[in-house]
Amino acid sequence: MARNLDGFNFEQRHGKDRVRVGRVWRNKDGRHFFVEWSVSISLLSDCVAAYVRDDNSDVVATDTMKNTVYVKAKECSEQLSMEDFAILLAKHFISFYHPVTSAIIKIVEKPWERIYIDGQQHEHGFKLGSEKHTTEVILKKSGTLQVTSGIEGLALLKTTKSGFEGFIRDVYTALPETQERVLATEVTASWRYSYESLSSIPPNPHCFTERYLDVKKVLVDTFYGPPTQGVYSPSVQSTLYQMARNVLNRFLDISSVELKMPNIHFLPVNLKNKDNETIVKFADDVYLPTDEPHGSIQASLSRFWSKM
Ligand SMILES: O=c1[nH]c(=O)c2[nH]c(=O)[nH]c2[nH]1
Repeated sequence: MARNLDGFNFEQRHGKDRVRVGRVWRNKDGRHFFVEWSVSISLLSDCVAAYVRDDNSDVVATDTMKNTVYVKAKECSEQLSMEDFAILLAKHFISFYHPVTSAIIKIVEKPWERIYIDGQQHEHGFKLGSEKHTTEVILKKSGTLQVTSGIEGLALLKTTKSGFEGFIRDVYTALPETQERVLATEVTASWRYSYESLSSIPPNPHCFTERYLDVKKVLVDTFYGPPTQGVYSPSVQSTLYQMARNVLNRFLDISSVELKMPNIHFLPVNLKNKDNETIVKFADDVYLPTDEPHGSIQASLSRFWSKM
C-alpha cells in the first residue's frame, strides 16, 4: 500500500530471506522422507512508524519470522508439499499479527532424491538431483490468494531435429540458415494456479507435488518428442510456445504459464592451419560448447478467463 510521506510516495515491506530448513518424516515401516527448503518471507504491514518515528511497536522482528519457519516445520507432523507449507506460513503471519496485511512466501526446494541401491529404493538415503522446484504464495488479509509454482535449472539438450531458417538477413547477419543443429536450454518455468482463496485449495496433500511432476513431464516430453522420431523444432520460440500451450491445455487448474528458455549455443568447430589447410571440418559432430553469450527467449501464456 503506497502512502504519502512528507510529499513523497512511500511503499515498504520487510522480511527474512533464505531461511534454510531440513525436515525428516518417518513412517511406521522405517521409511524416511526428507526435504530441504530455503524459505523467504516478506510482510506488508502497517509499520510506517518504524521508518519515520523510530517506533518499532508494530514491527514483527525478522528474527521472529525465521523462528516461525522452524516452529511450523516442527508442527507439521505429516509430510506436506512446499506450496502447502508456504500457505500455512502465510496464513499464520496474516492472522497472528494485526498490522500485517499481506504475506509473500517464496520457497526453493533443494532437489534431494531418494537413492537406489542395486535397483532398490533406499529407506533413508538421498542424493542431489539437478532442477529445483520453486513456489511463491501471496495471501492478503482480505482472503485473496495467489499460488505460483515453478522449476529452475531444467537443463535440456537434443542433438538433432532442430533448425533455424527464414530470419531477417541484412548487412549485420552472419548466421547461416540450418535444419540441423544442437538445441540446448536451461528452462525456468513458473505457472499460476487458479485457486484464489484458501477454501478453493484441494484437500489432497500431494496435489501440488503431483502437479509439479506432471507439468515437468509435459514440458520435457514436448521439448523432445517421442523417443525414436523426436519432433522438429524450427526455433526456440516455437518449441517454447508448444511447451506452454501443452501445459495450459492439459491442466485446467493452471491459469497462466511463463517460460524462460535461453538458447545455449553449441558452435560448429572448423579449424584451419596457417597454410589455410583444413584440420577439422565440421560435419554435425564436433562442437564448441558455450554459455555466453546466449540467446534469451521468454514468453508467457494465460487464459482469457482464468477461473476454473
Ligand atoms: O531458435 C532460435 N531463435 C532465435 O531467435 C535465434 N537467433 C539466433 O541467432 N539463433 C536463434 N535460434
